[in-house]
Amino acid sequence: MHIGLYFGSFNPIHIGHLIIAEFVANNTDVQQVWFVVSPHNPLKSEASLLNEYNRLHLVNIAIEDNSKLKATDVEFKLARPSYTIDTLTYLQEKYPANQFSIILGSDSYQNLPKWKNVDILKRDYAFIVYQRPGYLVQPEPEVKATVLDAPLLEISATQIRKFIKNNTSTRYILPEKVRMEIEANRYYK
Ligand SMILES: Nc1ncnc2c1ncn2[C@@H]1O[C@H](COP(=O)(O)OP(=O)(O)OP(=O)(O)O)[C@@H](O)[C@H]1O
Ligand SMILES: O=C(O)c1ccc[n+]([C@@H]2O[C@H](COP(=O)([O-])O)[C@@H](O)[C@H]2O)c1
Repeated sequence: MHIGLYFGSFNPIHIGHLIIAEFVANNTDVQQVWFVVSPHNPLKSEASLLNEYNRLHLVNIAIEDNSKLKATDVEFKLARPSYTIDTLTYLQEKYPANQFSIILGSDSYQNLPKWKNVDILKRDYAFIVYQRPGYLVQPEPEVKATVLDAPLLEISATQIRKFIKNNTSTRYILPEKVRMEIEANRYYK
């Protein structure tokens, strides 16, 4: 099976992430998209991170009615911070019959030179890159990359956490069940 891996902190998952996952699942030969919840992104501070099990739960309730979307806690058991090459090596060994591609925004794609073992990643895996405003990418010819013009909601989890703190509405920005769960538990307050 061809799996698109969508890595992120998902702190919290929002409609912008879901639009991308659904678009990839329906407009590429990827059969399933797996949200890989990263306990700790190597390039981000840990300060405002909600516990990873709570973030995973929010992802699960966001996608529970969509059979093409899955969530995985694979990085919870691996060494931290979570380097994508290590996760992929583990997944490829665990699921040898699967083909894994990496789903990335063009902003993250431009950051790739900062990633661990990027040459091996580019040699062994395909990328699915969706354009984000201000970050036009033209992947090098030797990289296996599909560039998509997916619909976008330009919002970040950082902005959403600020909204929650300031009691600004997040209705229609967060899936309703996610919004209710965050509110009930007073996350990000
Ligand atoms: N609004 C959005 N639309 C599409 N992709 C997004 C959007 N926001 C983030 N992404 C991408 O989704 C992936 C996971 O995002 P992640 O949760 O780590 O970031 P974020 O929402 O920008 O969070 P933060 O603001 O906490 O840094 C990354 O590849 C990121 O580039
Ligand atoms: O492997 C790396 O060196 C590496 C460095 C930075 C980010 N990543 C992965 O990319 C994901 C998205 O990162 P970001 O910064 O675009 O939100 C993150 O959750 C990690 O899985 C991976």
